[in-house]
Amino acid sequence: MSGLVIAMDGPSGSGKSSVSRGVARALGLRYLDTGAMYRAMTWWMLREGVDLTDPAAVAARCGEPELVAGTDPDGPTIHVDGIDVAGPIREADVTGAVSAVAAVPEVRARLVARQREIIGAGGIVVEGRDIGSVVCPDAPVKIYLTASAEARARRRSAELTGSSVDDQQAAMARRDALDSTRKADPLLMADGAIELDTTALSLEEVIGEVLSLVAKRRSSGGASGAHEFRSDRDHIPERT
Ligand SMILES: Nc1ncnc2c1ncn2[C@@H]1O[C@H](COP(=O)(O)OP(=O)(O)OP(=O)(O)O)[C@@H](O)[C@H]1O
Ligand SMILES: Nc1ccn([C@H]2C[C@H](O)[C@@H](COP(=O)(O)O)O2)c(=O)n1
Repeated sequence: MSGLVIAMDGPSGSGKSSVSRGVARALGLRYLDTGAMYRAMTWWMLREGVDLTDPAAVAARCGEPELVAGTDPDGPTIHVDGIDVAGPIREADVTGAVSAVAAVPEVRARLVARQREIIGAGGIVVEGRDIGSVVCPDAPVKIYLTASAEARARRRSAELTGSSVDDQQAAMARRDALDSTRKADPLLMADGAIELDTTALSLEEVIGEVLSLVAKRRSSGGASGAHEFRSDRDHIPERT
């Protein structure tokens, strides 16, 4: 299946998941949450009692869990060794530990290989931290989503009961610092990416911006080449 790849990167809480799912739905594309894969790996490491302060211990075990990520934007799923971990991977213990696991090169090598298998010939919106720079550097559409630290914390805090904006902002700043300064595939804006600051935009407005960007690329022929516009879903017309 050949098709479009849209790479969506950005810091925590910038709206990658919500925007990617909305764009995938609108264009009839699949959706891959690579952060969920790093979280699932972390969930497994915690369950196994692996010492996460020891990168060699993490590296030695990271080939063991079987991760399966579903790509339906209406209901993305994530399983580890057949266990549905969609809920547990959002808990505070995993969120607090995931950056350490994601910094281990062997973990990244395994998950990037798996992500590329899932992406296959395309027809997908992929979100994470290194999609435009490492996982799919030839993606024809690369977006780098940002929003002010305060806006991101406010949005996240509205989603979670009992979490203050200040606490969220501090936790996000810590995670972003770890994700941006690690040696292996740090969070950065990829070459050719378009930065979209969503601080003053609603979710619907951001989705609209991305869709018009994709349409512009499409009409200018910028999405041709390795990844053509063809969806794996029936209702999207192929490019003529
Ligand atoms: N433009 C927007 N305006 C208002 N709220 C938004 C906007 N974009 C996203 N949100 C809300 O902000 C919260 C965080 O968004 P989302 O989970 O999509 O971010 P993310 O970048 O995927 O985060 P993470 O990297 O932590 O997984 C969600 O509650 C989402 O509904
Ligand atoms: N491509 C990716 C995706 C995610 N990570 C790391 C960095 C995050 O702190 C963590 C969880 O991601 P989230 O669910 O918050 O999007 O996973 C990464 O290193 N590379």
